Amino acid sequence: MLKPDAVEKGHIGAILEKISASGFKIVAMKLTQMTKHDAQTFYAIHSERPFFGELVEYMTRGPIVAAILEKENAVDDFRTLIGATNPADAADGTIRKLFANSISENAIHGSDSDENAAIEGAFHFSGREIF
Ligand SMILES: Nc1ncnc2c1ncn2[C@@H]1O[C@H](COP(=O)(O)OP(=O)(O)OP(=O)(O)O)[C@@H](O)[C@H]1O
Repeated sequence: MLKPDAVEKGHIGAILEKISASGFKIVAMKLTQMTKHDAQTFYAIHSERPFFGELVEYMTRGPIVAAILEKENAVDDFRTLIGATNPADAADGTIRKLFANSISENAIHGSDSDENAAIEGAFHFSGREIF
């Protein structure tokens, strides 16, 4: 997902360019907005964390770009491409280093396992939207 801050700042094109240039194939993509229920469900693993309310507010405040990407070793390679959760710790050239401002508003999300990628893909897309 390209998160609301990245969309607000007009970074959709630049981020998708980096993703494509890094060898990822886009097999599904849409501009959409999460409801509070969507965000609470998507980030349920963080429901006890002190920043959960702030995270739900942030993720629902405007549109996001949801996408499913394909590549060999996609999960690890995408997490390398996006960089550390806190952009202050992200390596040079990573998407979060280039486009994120803070640990809470960090521009982009990547699934952390193949299993979660399948769950999160199904969260945003029906079968006929995946190519
Ligand atoms: N300490 C924090 N304060 C505020 N927001 C946070 C903090 N830690 C994480 N977040 C927010 O919650 C999201 C999920 O946290 P997580 O630890 O799963 O990071 P991540 O796996 O790098 O990010 P994501 O799951 O969005 O790809 C972060 O991307 C960020 O938006």
